[in-house]
Amino acid sequence: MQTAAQRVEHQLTDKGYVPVYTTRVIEQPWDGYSATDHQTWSTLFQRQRELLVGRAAKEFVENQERFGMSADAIPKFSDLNRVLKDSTGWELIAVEGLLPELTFFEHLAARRFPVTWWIRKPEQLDYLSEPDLFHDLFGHVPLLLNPVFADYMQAYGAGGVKAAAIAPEALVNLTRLYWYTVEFGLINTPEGLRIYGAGIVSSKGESIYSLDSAAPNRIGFDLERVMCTRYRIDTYQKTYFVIDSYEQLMEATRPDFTPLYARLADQASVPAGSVLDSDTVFQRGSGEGWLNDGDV
Ligand SMILES: C[C@H](O)[C@H](O)[C@H]1CNc2nc(N)[nH]c(=O)c2N1
Ligand SMILES: N[C@@H](Cc1ccccc1)C(=O)O
Ligand SMILES: [Fe+2]
Repeated sequence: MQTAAQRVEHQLTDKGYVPVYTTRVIEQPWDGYSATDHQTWSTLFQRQRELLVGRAAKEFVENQERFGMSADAIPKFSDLNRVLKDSTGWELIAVEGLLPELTFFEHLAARRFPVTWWIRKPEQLDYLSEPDLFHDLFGHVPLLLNPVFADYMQAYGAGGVKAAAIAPEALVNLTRLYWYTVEFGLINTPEGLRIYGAGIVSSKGESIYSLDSAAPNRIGFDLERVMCTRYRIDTYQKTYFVIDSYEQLMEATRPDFTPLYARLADQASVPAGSVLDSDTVFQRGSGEGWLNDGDV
């Protein structure tokens, strides 16, 4: 198995040599996984499955089972792809790690989901700063079997290609949408508040914190507010946005964002503090859509 040092390539920029991941699509080197790699998958899979009972949206366990994912071994992308092909038509592709944004968007727009092929080391069970195979497969892939969510992901990719051609600020706004939905989203269900964000379901600590802690805000999904809310990459979120259904998410994001990007870029037309820290109470509106911790 390759080491982190071999995985990255370096590029000379005005900041000196900086690491960049290769954008190549590769074959998942399944035979190269060590016993330790499979054990890491197994440990994380069992731990999260136990923790997520009554916490994750029901699609997670249901769809992991449809995929035949289990604690036994790291799944083969080719097996998962057979299931995807017959349902929503998505395809998993193996990559080394984070892709340049535009490349990532182009894959999503073509219903291809990039999955990091390598898994974290045993000493990184609780935290690592970049996506690995466990995060991508356990966290993202189950919802690709949900037809509405699958369409949302594709629309997001197409929206990303469009935003990239508009302005860097448009891209920042759109990236926040991904962060607060696909990565850190919560959903109201008849059984109660549940997690659907991949960044949460793949994290032991945040699976508990996002639902059980009184500390974070849990706010009804509001597209404009999401686009104005900065996020944390180094700690648990201070704010989670709650959707009522994947259909709601799809409908709210269906309109052309071009006028919205223009309005948000026009500082004069938005209230002071329009770029919100995630713990800032939003001033617009009447507080409708707020969820108090007591409601959860
Ligand atoms: C859209 C998202 O905010 C982020 O910019 C992209 C960049 N490239 C990526 N590349 C991979 N492989 N996986 C990802 O989740 C992302 N996220
Ligand atoms: N409607 C968005 C595209 C999009 C859909 C879904 C999620 C994100 C973006 C646009 O016009 O840009
Ligand atoms: Fe992710």
